[in-house]
Amino acid sequence: MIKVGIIGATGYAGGELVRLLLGHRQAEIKWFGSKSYIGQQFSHIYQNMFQLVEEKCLDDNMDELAKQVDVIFTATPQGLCASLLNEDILNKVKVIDLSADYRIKDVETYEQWYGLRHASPQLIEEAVYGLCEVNRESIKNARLIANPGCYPTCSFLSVYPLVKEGIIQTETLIIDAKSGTSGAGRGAKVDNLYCEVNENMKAYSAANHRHTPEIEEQLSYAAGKKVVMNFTPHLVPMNRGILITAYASLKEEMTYEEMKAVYDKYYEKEYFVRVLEKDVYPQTKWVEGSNFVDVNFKIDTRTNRVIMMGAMDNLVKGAAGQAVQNMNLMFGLEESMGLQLVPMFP
Ligand SMILES: NC(=O)C1=CN([C@@H]2O[C@H](COP(=O)(O)OP(=O)(O)OC[C@H]3O[C@@H](n4cnc5c(N)ncnc54)[C@H](OP(=O)(O)O)[C@@H]3O)[C@@H](O)[C@H]2O)C=CC1
Ligand SMILES: CC(=O)N[C@@H](CCC(=O)OP(=O)(O)O)C(=O)O
Repeated sequence: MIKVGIIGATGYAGGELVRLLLGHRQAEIKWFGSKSYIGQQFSHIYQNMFQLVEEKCLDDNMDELAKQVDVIFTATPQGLCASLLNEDILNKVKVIDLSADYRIKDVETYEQWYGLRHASPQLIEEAVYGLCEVNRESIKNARLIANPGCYPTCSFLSVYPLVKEGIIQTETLIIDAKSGTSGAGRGAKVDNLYCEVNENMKAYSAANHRHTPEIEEQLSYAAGKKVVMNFTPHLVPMNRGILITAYASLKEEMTYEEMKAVYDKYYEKEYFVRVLEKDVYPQTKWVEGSNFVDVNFKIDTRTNRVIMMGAMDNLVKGAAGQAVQNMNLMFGLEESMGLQLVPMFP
């Protein structure tokens, strides 16, 4: 049994980790970390866990936690994991950080986009970007995982095959993204009040969303050259789900069959990435509650552009599910253990 500690178990991403790990036959949660609910019973905060979780919430004492568990998940605000983590802890325990603290290799870029001073920049280099479909082998041996962001996971996987194969002109790439409100976390914010979100849709953080450098960095590795693109997220009145629609010009004309073969080359063997059939476009409902990312594309011969699409549950493949997928790889388990979740519908 893998002993697990979660710092930030009372947030949306942490709560989803609890849900998934309770159904994982090789994992046992030993520490339910919180800031505001220390000493309170976890199931009093999330009553859906009534009679499923008896434990009380604990603090974020990583030194103590490292003595008691095999792996720590941090599902906490930006900067917290970096401020708690050090070499001694990493010598005792594996860490999977769901925040952005170790995702961006260039510390100045992180500090500029996040407006934070990085408290443990010496650990950034060793952190492995936990996108399992791309970095599977490095994840297996990692001590520290930077679990990818929700928008970056869906954006990247939707466009990756065409970027990697040099099929699109990356300087023309535009990624339009839409997210449900759970992406913003459980903390009270006016922007996320019912009356602000319900029956409403809006773009936000155009040209300056903090996921831009993360997506660009990963696409640059794939392209083998610097990628700069536009990324515009939107908030939509749903609880869960991310939908990506991306546009780019093709370098050369291509048929549907040729492009499908490229997507299949990368994803045919990937259980969690489903390339949909011709003219079937991804929908958030078709992946809700699951670790799947559904992708597809449409060639617009009139404009010589391709439209790339993806749908994913932000709390599962975009956060907790991907984190568990990483844990499975790090501990030599079947990659899909505890993650064979059938999407819920309607
Ligand atoms: N929501 C999403 O879809 C995704 C989130 N993430 C990332 O996961 C992380 C958590 O996000 P999310 O769950 O949405 O956020 P929430 O605001 O819902 O949860 C934050 C969690 O962190 C805890 N926390 C806050 N400050 C401290 C502290 N000083 N010490 C210990 N615990 C603390 C909170 O405890 P308490 O409840 O007691 O206040 C809570 O459990 C973020 O880094 C986010 O970027 C990544 C991908 C997707
Ligand atoms: C809808 C919404 O507000 N989404 C959040 C992103 C989700 C998130 O938690 O960020 P990470 O994936 O980097 O951890 C935002 O735009 O800031």
